[in-house]
Amino acid sequence: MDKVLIRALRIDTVIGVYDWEKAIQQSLFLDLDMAWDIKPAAATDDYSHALCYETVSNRLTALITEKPIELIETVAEMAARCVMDEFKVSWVRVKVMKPGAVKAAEAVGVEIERRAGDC
Ligand SMILES: Nc1nc2c(c(=O)[nH]1)N=C([C@H](O)[C@@H](O)CO)CN2
Repeated sequence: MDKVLIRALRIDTVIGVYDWEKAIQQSLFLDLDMAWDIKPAAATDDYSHALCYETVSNRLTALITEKPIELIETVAEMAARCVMDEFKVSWVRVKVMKPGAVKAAEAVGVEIERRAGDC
């Protein structure tokens, strides 16, 4: 399966369950693996056939920073839903990492896989 990848997309936003977190911005780092047949783009060298990782990155940043969110699980689901609904991606893996959330850990996070058509 061909994929388009985004690694360590930094999104600074209001994220967290505690009151002190609702008053600050913290960084999240997103990894996305998006199923995409790259043959048409490669065969024609035509951008219109490509899944634009820049457009996806900008859209996800806008979406996730729209309003405060408590859980990184919510971020992962929102990102997965967005790339499937808006960019017609049939399968996606999303990893959301929150550095500094646990003092003794470099980062903590969640990872999900979703397929279009599954609920
Ligand atoms: N599974 C999760 N556990 C926790 C989350 C979360 O989003 N998902 N969030 C917090 C707090 O916001 C924490 O990051 C503050 O350091 C705790 N556990």
